[in-house]
Amino acid sequence: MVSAPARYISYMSGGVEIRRPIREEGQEGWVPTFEEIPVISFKDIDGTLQERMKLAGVVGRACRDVGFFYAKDVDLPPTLIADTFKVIESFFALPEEEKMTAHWHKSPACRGYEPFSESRLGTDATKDIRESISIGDDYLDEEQNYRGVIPPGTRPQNCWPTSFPRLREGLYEYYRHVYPFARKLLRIFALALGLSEDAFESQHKFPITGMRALHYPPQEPEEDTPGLNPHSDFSFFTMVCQEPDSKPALEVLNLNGKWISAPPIQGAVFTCNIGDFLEVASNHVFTSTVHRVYNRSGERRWSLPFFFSPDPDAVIQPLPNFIGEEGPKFPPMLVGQHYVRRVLNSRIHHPSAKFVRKHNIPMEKWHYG
Ligand SMILES: O=C(O)CCC(=O)C(=O)O
Ligand SMILES: [Fe+2]
Repeated sequence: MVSAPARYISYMSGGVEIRRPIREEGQEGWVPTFEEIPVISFKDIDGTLQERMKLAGVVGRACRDVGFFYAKDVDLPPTLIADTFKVIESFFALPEEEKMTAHWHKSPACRGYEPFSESRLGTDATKDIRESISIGDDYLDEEQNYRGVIPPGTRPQNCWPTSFPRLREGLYEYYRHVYPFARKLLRIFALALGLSEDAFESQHKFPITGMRALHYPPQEPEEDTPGLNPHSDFSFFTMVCQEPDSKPALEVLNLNGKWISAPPIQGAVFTCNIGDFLEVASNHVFTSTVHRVYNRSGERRWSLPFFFSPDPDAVIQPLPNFIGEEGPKFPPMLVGQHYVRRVLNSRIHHPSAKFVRKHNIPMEKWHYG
């Protein structure tokens, strides 16, 4: 037996720093774990209950063993992805002052354009090497008010560039097709956990959604700072669309502390992963797996994660079905509050973050919206 590992990987999860040992095969504590990301066909997502149960079985295995899977055979218009990335690339190619018209400090929810070096998701003082523009649930955007109901107290959240309407059109075209798929996936996750198909519906009436278009310029191979620091997602689940022709950059941490590459795969439109809220609801039956981005390909990279989280006022806690003798592994979480903590703690220069610091407002009093 080789001696205990000397190296560790650290990352943020649920607002706390986690350290994980890196173990080589043969070392004490080494466990069998995944070495690749499963690829799953979703051709039967609208099939019979029997077909959906079968699909859920495959999805469940991936969520238990890996926390990540590729979704292929997703029914989307043929040019949707190419058109969406054309718009995203054109947005990031705009002069800085035009992008800054959508600056994220203007949005109470930290939505909008985040220039290079203004955010950090990790544990150290280094800056992430990327720029991004985020939008999310905002029922005041007419494109999202498809139910004709605006939840009481809703304030505008999104922040659009003033001189590039194509971004809004393009992202909403994407949202219009991807949101319904996310809702179907929510039902598959319920089946995969042996619950009734609608088990999660009541906590996702007005889900917190987020789309973040990301641009990672190439980084030097010897550059230590990742494009996106190791993290788990504070979502129920996430569907990342990696630009189809882009080079490998996304990496997923396995149980032995080894980074497994998750490159874009032909025909698999989404790289999906479980987020913290679903990990909690399943009492860690499903794993919210840590991942990071290192763009050492020498080429620019664009990606578009779609985050799907429960209603801000939902309380997520381990469901009775999954509480064994060990009891619940997590305390209950008020979704909006957890979400705001994760967002503001990693965006210390946002006016809302400065405000709560200046006025010493305790985290218990921070709220979503
Ligand atoms: O860019 C990617 O492929 C992943 C992005 C991601 O993990 C995130 O934004 O949470
Ligand atoms: Fe992520």
